[in-house]
Amino acid sequence: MSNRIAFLGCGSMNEAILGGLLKAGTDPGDVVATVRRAERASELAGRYQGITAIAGEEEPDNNRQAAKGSAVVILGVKPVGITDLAREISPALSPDTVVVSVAAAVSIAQLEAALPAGQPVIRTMPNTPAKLGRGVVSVSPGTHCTPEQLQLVKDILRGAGTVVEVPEEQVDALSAISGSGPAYAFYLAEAMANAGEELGLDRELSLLLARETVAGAGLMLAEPGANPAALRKAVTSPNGTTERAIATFDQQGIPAIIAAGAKAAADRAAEITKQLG
Ligand SMILES: NC(=O)C1=CN([C@@H]2O[C@H](COP(=O)(O)OP(=O)(O)OC[C@H]3O[C@@H](n4cnc5c(N)ncnc54)[C@H](OP(=O)(O)O)[C@@H]3O)[C@@H](O)[C@H]2O)C=CC1
Ligand SMILES: O=C(O)[C@@H]1CCC=N1
Repeated sequence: MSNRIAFLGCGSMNEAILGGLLKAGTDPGDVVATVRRAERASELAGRYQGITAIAGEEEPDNNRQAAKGSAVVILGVKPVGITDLAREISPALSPDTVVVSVAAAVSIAQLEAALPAGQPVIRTMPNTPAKLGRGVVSVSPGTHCTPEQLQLVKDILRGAGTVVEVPEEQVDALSAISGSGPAYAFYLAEAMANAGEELGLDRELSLLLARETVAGAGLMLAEPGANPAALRKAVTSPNGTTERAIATFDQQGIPAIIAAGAKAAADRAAEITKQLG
């Protein structure tokens, strides 16, 4: 079996994983990516020298070509297209090719039903900081995935960040925290930039302050043993300014609002799973 990894559907998420793996030392010659548009394929080939990127509008057989002979294929299209893609590549898969899906809401059972009987499957839930090797990626093995195949994929995905193994029943909850979570952090940065403007700062300065502050705080959280509550307390002088801000957030129900948002994300995943049948 080759070392080849095929990224089938290489948009925001699969590109982030691809970027993280290359940064961690994966040989670009072992990477093939497929997309629909030729323009997107050229963009990827230009950005990641040495990979192969194949556009469906130029080579309609691109997904099967990429899947053939790959040790691992990572399905990265939208949830609604995942099982069609799985069926499309089925004739090109060897029995020990591990099929990894990054899709929200597509169950292992749905994936396995679309693939040849006995095909090893791993359902994952990554997030976009994978691009910097700072993502979180969950793995949940399917029925036919051996411990060695799971280990192989975990070793590969470690290039994208922290790998956690979870039972499939927990994926929707995990996705509501780490899968969608980068968007929540960016949303906070957007809100902070707007708040600075309302306080009279000019737009550019306020955006710079918000970006660097959220990024700097993120780096502190990334230190071993970091505790968010302790880090917050270290900024909050008794009877000072931060204390007033946090009290206002609490009074306005921000923690409950965040919990409600996360629950809505998890509920939406369950809803999509049902819709996909
Ligand atoms: N974005 C995120 O933060 C996260 C996303 N996910 C999951 O990742 C998956 C992809 O999402 P995302 O990356 O945001 O979506 P994007 O729309 O950014 O990427 C989808 C990519 O798939 C390509 N594509 C579509 N159909 C085909 C096909 N039949 N054959 C080959 N390529 C195809 C598109 O090509 P083209 O560009 O040419 O149109 C595009 O590059 C989803 O299932 C989502 O649930 C999971 C965790 C986080
Ligand atoms: O928004 C979505 O559906 C995907 C899954 C998690 C992050 N993005």
